Amino acid sequence: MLELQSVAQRQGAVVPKSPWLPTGCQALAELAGRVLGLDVRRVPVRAGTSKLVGGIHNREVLMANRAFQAQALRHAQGPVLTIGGDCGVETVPLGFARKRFGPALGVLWFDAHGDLNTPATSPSGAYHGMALRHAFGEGDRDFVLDTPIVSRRVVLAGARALDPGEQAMIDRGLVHHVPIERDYDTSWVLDAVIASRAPQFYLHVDLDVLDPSEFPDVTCPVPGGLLISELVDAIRAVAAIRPIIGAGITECATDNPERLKVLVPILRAVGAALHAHSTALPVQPVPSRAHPVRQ
Ligand SMILES: NC(=[NH2+])NCCC[C@H](N)C(=O)O
Repeated sequence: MLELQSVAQRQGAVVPKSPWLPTGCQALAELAGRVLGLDVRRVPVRAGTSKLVGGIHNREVLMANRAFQAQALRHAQGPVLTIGGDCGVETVPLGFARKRFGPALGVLWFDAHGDLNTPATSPSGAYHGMALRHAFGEGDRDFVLDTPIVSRRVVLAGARALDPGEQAMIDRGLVHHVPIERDYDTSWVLDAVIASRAPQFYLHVDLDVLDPSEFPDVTCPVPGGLLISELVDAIRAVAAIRPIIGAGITECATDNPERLKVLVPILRAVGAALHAHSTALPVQPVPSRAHPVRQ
């Protein structure tokens, strides 16, 4: 059974719009609950801030939030849709998915940013810009996954604001980066998904992958993004060939219902992908090799 968890964390983002993330998270989670017919499980998060330690702002608060997330995920029976909050909420669910599905697990990361910094390369000390890198087991030892994601299984889609340290890792082949092509069609992302040879995927949608002309209400908007219809088409196309076993939607910085309404097609597409998985597979964990690859 698909489960919806909200993680209203803002301390992984340190920009003027960060204070909007908690209410944006709750509003988006409630909308997702209505659209998908699910109850929202509100994962507790700490409210305040804490010092910059070891190159990470609010490190102590983020550690506490990670423990709350781990506790909530331990009880989940099937796929989980995590609604953030900042992108920092993704490392823990990625770890659960990686443990359950094994080293072949793929990750499809839709984001204007790479989230590939370590505390040493981050220009800001904001953990949301480090969330994916820590899933590779690199960075702060209290945040890294002990069972890391395998690098050639990761597709980064739509990134267009990369820091020098992130670009260096992409150039070294840490992830398969597919930039946005203007004469868009879904083969854009499908080719990379197929090339990764991953039998199933965790799907990450940072809403800043969208063009600000369609959805500007994110903490770090970047021009030149995807149209909502393009993102929806890409999600559907991937879900048609590979099971989506878990997902996260992050960085929503508005609780205005009129502005959130445009995201309904994305919620439907992500929900449909996860529902298809939760009904196609048994509830109990099974070894990754036993999962069918839908071609
Ligand atoms: N998921 C995000 N919004 N990431 C923003 C990261 C911005 C910048 N690359 C940093 O590390 O500070």
